[in-house]
Amino acid sequence: MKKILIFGCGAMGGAILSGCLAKGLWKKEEIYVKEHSEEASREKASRYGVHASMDGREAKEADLVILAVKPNVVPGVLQEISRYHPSRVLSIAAAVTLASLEGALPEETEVIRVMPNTPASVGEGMAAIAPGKKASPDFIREAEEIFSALGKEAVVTERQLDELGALSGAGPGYAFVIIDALADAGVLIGLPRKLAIEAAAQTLYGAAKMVLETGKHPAELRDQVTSPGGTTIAGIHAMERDGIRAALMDGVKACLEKSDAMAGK
Ligand SMILES: NC(=O)C1=CN([C@@H]2O[C@H](COP(=O)(O)OP(=O)(O)OC[C@H]3O[C@@H](n4cnc5c(N)ncnc54)[C@H](OP(=O)(O)O)[C@@H]3O)[C@@H](O)[C@H]2O)C=CC1
Ligand SMILES: O=C(O)[C@@H]1CCC=N1
Repeated sequence: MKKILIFGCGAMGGAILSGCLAKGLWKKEEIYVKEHSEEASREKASRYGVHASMDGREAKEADLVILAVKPNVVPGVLQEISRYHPSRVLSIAAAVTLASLEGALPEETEVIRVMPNTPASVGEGMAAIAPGKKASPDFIREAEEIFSALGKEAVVTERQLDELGALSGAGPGYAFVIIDALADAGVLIGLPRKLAIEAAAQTLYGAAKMVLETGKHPAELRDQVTSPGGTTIAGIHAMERDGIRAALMDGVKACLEKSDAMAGK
């Protein structure tokens, strides 16, 4: 039987855990969760029906240790687990570099960084995987197996992982703002809130599915909606005038700049 120890079972750690359990990739009895206190570990363990780790000692025999705590908590956790010489560590912490993870862990520990996103909890995640210097092909395969079960994944360079962090890692945040704003627009023009939210979400979901399934450029698909002199182009014109593209580009760039600053770059 495998043994997997997860440090931090919050928004993202919980999304990975629930996604892997739902897909049948992991069995509940294989999983240990460790939070900042024994009480919190017990509470999270009972919420997901898995084991609670009291002091992280499972890191010694665990096949995999997942770090899903906030970036500022990572150094303390690395110190906690180093003494157990974990064989494989997978960190999802933003802006915590492979060099700093490898530098704080024993020589023989294999390390991989992953930048997932919360839609992993519903099997529609996007994850970037950047292997460390000592990550074996088998560990990379294992990471790909986990994150392909939770949506899409790509093995990339560490720089691309940071860049994807600003696009797809933080992306659900942008998408929820857009859905909320579209729903507000619906309410503004007279629709009931519930119907407006459903219509906004389903429309973005359907449009995203068309991009992925047809392989067509989004501009070509947009052209299919914009009749000459029609209503959609009038809407797009107003949005372009208000800087919708520049706002999204500035947002992604600001996110990467923040991540670089956090990493001391
Ligand atoms: N949320 C997201 O969309 C994404 C997050 N990430 C990365 O995932 C990591 C976790 O983020 P997120 O899930 O949002 O954060 P959360 O705060 O939701 O989850 C972190 C969890 O870790 C717990 N915790 C705090 N201190 C310790 C400790 N010393 N040992 C063990 N557990 C501890 C927290 O408990 P408590 O709340 O009680 O402090 C909480 O349950 C971050 O590094 C982030 O960069 C990456 C991609 C996407
Ligand atoms: O906001 C954050 O720092 C994390 C990283 C990517 C998504 N959430």
